[in-house]
Amino acid sequence: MADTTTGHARPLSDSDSGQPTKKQRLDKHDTKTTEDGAQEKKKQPKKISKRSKKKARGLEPEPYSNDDVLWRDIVQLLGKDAADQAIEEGTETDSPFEFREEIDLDIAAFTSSGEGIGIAQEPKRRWAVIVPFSLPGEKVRARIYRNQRLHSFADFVEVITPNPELRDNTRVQCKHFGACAGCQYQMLSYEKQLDLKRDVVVKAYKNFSDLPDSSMPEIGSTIASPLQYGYRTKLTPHFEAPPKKLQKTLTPVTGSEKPDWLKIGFNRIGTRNTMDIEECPIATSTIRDALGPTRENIIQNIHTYKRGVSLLLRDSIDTTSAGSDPVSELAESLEKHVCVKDHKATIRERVGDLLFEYQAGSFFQNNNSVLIPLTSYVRDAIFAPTPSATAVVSTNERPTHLVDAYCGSGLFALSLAPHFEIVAGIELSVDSIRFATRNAELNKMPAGKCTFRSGDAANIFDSVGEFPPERTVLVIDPPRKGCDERFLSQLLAFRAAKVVYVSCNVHTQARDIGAIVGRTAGEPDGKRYVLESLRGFDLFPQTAHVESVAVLKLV
Ligand SMILES: C[S@@+](CC[C@H](N)C(=O)[O-])C[C@H]1O[C@@H](n2cnc3c(N)ncnc32)[C@H](O)[C@@H]1O
Repeated sequence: MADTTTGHARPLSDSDSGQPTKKQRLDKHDTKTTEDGAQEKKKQPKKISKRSKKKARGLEPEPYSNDDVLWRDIVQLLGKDAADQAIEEGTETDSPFEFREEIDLDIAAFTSSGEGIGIAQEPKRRWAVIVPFSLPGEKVRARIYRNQRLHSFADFVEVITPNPELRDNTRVQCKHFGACAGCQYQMLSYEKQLDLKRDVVVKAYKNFSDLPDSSMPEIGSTIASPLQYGYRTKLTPHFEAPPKKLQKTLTPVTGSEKPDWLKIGFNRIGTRNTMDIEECPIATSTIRDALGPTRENIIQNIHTYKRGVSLLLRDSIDTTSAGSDPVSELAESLEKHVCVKDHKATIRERVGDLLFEYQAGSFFQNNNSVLIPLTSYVRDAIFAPTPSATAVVSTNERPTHLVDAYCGSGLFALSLAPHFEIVAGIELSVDSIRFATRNAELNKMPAGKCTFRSGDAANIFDSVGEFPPERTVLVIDPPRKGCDERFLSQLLAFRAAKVVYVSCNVHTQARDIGAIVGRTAGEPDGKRYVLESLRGFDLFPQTAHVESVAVLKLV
């Protein structure tokens, strides 16, 4: 796909020089560079008609979607009264800004996805503007590129007044930072990144759980990733096929000179355009070393591609170098790492004393360095003494049965298995279940102790009828959309003693936890789930993403 050279966020070092007139600025952004280098007139966005404004008024963001999360941030900043008034008057889509207009903006806060957000200096109405790579306390120049309901999105142009307490651009380790959509926080200290992630967890539960403050535990500080760079075990850069009009005439590229139209990398911030990425310092050294040769190979063979491709680069222990006993310390010291690109190949990863194998194209957590802190945290949350107890949980209360719903290739089931008598896992992916079963053998789990079945998570409750609920722990780690009603109602009927909910989307987690706590409040046996603890986990340093672990106890 051709990269537009106009208008989207640029590296922080690339500040504007001179002050073009508004006319010049608009002219500049009205053109885009085509594949053959010609300048072409760009379409102006359609003006929102009165009819679509009416429609837009009824158009609420999809609940718990990214748009919904952002909408709550906007309403919080503008004030509910101001938002309600604009909706009432029908002015919520009347942006004060033109497409590509440049404005100076004071940044007031962070959004939940890590951009700066400020209120435009507009006498007529309160209007929010969202600018990536800008920080609260800063004045920045920004260029509007999209107008939406009570807010606009703008490209970051430059910092006019920095916030030196937060910003230190010497921390930035990637030359693509400020343009690539991958990272948001490289200019911040790691402590600040962790604080921000805690704020996201707090806000998510406020906005989406419906739980009163009295039901909320103290939310601890976000647990850090041992590695803050060089941690990502998987990258998926993509590229487009040669443009149709060039396909017939393309000849093999000599050397490694890349045609201008070819971009191999990730999306440019705020767009669906691919930008060329030559380095990614958050990836492991194995993947970083493989990126250059992978790119060269594509460049030289690009004439053979008829379609765009999403590449896979995955860090794996080289199974040909591992010793015969895969779990011995000696084997670990002999391990070499390789970058695997075939989706069907088997990846091998070590988590403490355990080895996990899985298919390269299927799910596995992408930051190996944090997996011992994460699985240990879940273990400790399960076996923590109750607040009233003076000693550890007594033997006759100790959980004996573990259910791992959405188990993937068995990360939680097998890490926790030594502490339980029986373990059952369920997962939609047949391939992942095949590997979970194999991983139980690989790690010499006693025969029959761990069973895994493929299917919808809700089906697990059919096969654990023999598990005593009062001695059972349920670990849930669903995809971003969270749990569905069928799963939740069976969870509520089963009534496991503890539920540990690990989530890659704290907003849907907040909704589900709110539902579980709320719906057990009036149970006839008087028992209900309480939210015992809640804490963010940083699996993706330098980005705004946070995972979270919520622990429910039936009391
Ligand atoms: C966030 S991953 C967690 C996997 C595993 N717990 C781990 O940490 O490696 C979510 C998993 O849920 C699986 N999944 C998605 N929808 C499901 C469903 N309805 N029932 C069971 N598993 C599902 C996905 O295939 C994926 O492996």
